[in-house]
Amino acid sequence: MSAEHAVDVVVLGLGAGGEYAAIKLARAGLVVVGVERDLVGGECPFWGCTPSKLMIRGAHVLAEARHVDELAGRAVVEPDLGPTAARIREANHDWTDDGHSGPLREAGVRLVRGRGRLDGPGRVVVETTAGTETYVAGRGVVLATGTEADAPPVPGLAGTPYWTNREVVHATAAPARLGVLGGGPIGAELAQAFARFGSAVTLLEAGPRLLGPEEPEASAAVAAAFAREGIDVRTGVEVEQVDHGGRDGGGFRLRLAGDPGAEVEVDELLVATGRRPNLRGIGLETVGLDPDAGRVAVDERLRAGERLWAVGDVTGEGPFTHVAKYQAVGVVANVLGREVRPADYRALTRVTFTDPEVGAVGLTEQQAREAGVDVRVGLADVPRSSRGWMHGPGNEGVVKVVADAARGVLVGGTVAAPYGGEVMGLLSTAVHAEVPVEVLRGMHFPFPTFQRTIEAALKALDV
Ligand SMILES: Cc1cc2nc3c(=O)[nH]c(=O)nc-3n(C[C@H](O)[C@H](O)[C@H](O)COP(=O)(O)OP(=O)(O)OC[C@H]3O[C@@H](n4cnc5c(N)ncnc54)[C@H](O)[C@@H]3O)c2cc1C
Ligand SMILES: NC(=O)c1ccc[n+]([C@@H]2O[C@H](COP(=O)([O-])OP(=O)(O)OC[C@H]3O[C@@H](n4cnc5c(N)ncnc54)[C@H](O)[C@@H]3O)[C@@H](O)[C@H]2O)c1
Repeated sequence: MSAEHAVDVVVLGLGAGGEYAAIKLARAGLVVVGVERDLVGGECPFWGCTPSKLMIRGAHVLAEARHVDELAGRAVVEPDLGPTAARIREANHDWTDDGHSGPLREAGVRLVRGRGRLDGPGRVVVETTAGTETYVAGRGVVLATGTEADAPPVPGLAGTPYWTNREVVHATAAPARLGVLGGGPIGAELAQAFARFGSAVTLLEAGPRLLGPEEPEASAAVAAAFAREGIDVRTGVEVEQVDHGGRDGGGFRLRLAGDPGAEVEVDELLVATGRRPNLRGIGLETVGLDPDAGRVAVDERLRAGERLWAVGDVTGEGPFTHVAKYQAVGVVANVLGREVRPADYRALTRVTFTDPEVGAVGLTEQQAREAGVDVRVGLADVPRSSRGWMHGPGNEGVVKVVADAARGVLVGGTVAAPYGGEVMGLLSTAVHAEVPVEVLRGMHFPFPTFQRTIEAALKALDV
């Protein structure tokens, strides 16, 4: 049996949520052990948000340069992923985590590298290269093990060298032909980025539209931009077989269901069909939780059980870095017994960094109807606004606000527009603070900003 170490808190998984919680708890004077099997910092800085947004930044510059001929003279655009690949490598120090593990240790966290699992309330067993270590946490365990890419069971796919978000961020050149399986945030963001870097992109989505959970009007605006940029988007498709000709033998062949089934040939294939939580084999059953539940349910104090808290993607409350950090703030306060507002997801924000950017807060129209809200919606097209017209090419977009007529407040809103994620901030405040629609309508909306499309959507609202 391994020796047992008594500590105050064990943080299992050091991604966006766990890293923050471990540092803050250690700085507050607690004895904290942080357990990480891979890179401290997790998915976001190394294989997620940061590299994808660096690609999108380069791609955006290319798209703007391509408008020069229409708007401002002549420009010859020769895309090269090289400088962006170098920025990604620089940002994450060649996929090493000193920039994260250093501050963690400085804060006083004891970093244990290995695979951890729960072993009853407050107990964590870690398999390290030096053997098995057991930690007994007096205050409790913070579970923050995140998610990993989940590939669908398409015949043939498993044996091929397809990319997930882990491989795509290492690309140093855009493939001539890229296939993208899945039209959620990862698939849509990276499909457009690679298309702008010169790849001929075919995106295959099983559902009826891109960005399925978002407002259909926003999906339509993104689809229009993708069509204009030459991205081949096919929705409602089922891939029934994938073959790969070997590295020298000419890429992937995807057979689509149908009569006769179409075939798509590409050089690289990015699979972005969703993620599965890292909950397998981590001992949930030892703390009375269902190991097959697919998420760890938490209450408004982020409590998941006896001496157990959970934060981040594993909670299923919103698979975003800002949600993991929001929850980590709550966990720190709760572990330390400090006053903190209960976790509140009414005004949850999310941004898909396509162009147009899709910024959204709170409920969509469909979610509001399902929740029994007395729904009214207001819509306004970005190209018909002054700023949208002035913007010219690349002005696809729409603003949609969702109101609860009974209370006279917004319960959701979406801005699909250039800088949509930033413009949406105004709606985020409105939903979060439940500002009456009448008060919003009386605001000053500066001319000629994209914000004025929000004013137009509010005017269109029958509240
Ligand atoms: C391509 C991509 C782009 C994204 N873009 C955005 C974006 O723009 N904005 C946004 O808000 N979100 C974005 N996300 C989502 C964001 O990355 C996640 O929501 C966030 O990383 C969740 O943080 P977390 O702490 O829950 O988990 P993670 O970051 O997944 O960290 C969990 C950690 O736990 C470790 N771990 C797992 N099991 C064990 C174990 N048994 N023992 C020890 N360690 C373990 C893992 O190695 C990992 O380091 C993106 C994700 C991807 C994949
Ligand atoms: N900007 C951001 O905040 C950002 C960016 C990227 C990812 N993320 C988060 O990371 C998570 C993972 O993103 P994701 O895009 O991989 O997952 P997702 O679950 O959001 O989307 C997956 C898409 O793949 C489709 N799909 C599933 N099986 C398929 C199949 N066999 N063939 C074709 N299509 C199929 C689904 O219908 C869905 O549209 C999301 O929850 C997302 O919110 C956030």
